[in-house]
Amino acid sequence: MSKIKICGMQRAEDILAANKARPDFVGFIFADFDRHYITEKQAREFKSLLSSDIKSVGAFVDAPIDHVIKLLNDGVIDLAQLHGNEDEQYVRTVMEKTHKPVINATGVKKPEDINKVISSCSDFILLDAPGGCTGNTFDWNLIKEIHRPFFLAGGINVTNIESAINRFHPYSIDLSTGAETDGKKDPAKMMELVKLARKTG
Ligand SMILES: O=C(O)c1ccccc1NCC(=O)[C@H](O)[C@H](O)COP(=O)(O)O
Repeated sequence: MSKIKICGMQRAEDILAANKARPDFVGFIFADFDRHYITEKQAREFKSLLSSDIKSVGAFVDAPIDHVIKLLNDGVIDLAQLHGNEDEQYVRTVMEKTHKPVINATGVKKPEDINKVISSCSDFILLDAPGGCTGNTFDWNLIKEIHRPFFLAGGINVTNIESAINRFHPYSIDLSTGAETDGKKDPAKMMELVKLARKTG
């Protein structure tokens, strides 16, 4: 069964909505240029509110590696999602110093973008539309056989989540914009998306 991650938690009420909808993962964005950015203090508060059976994923874009390692080792996040140009040495160091799972993300415009991460030493790879949290899908025809667990992201919403799961059987769906109304997480959409993922997976 494909899991589901809802990214971009920004308010305590988003966490309470997640606790009701019960996705497998929620995402905290630590990229300070982004509208979903949250501080370490907020992330600590959100983690304390989050049900223990929902894992928290920290998304980073070329962050200082010590910050990623600290958040993992302090238990603020359970997995790290690397969305920038982090190289294999960076990925390996995070894994060795934390023994926590790492997701290596790539924005997909051409086949080479997938090739870039396909043999990464990370635990998971994540295929997304370039940029992150754009609400746009990328060309799914670029996905050929992938023999490792992967997250599928980019413009997934209530209209296409079922076809995404049926066509690719990803380890997990990952979405953000599709669970929002007017730029804020929408509890009804979160609930509906999780239901669709469970029904389809
Ligand atoms: O979510 C962000 O704002 C973000 C910013 C910078 C890098 C990555 C970011 N998000 C990564 C995610 O995991 C999103 O869920 C993914 O990009 C899909 O977003 P969407 O197309 O809005 O569903």
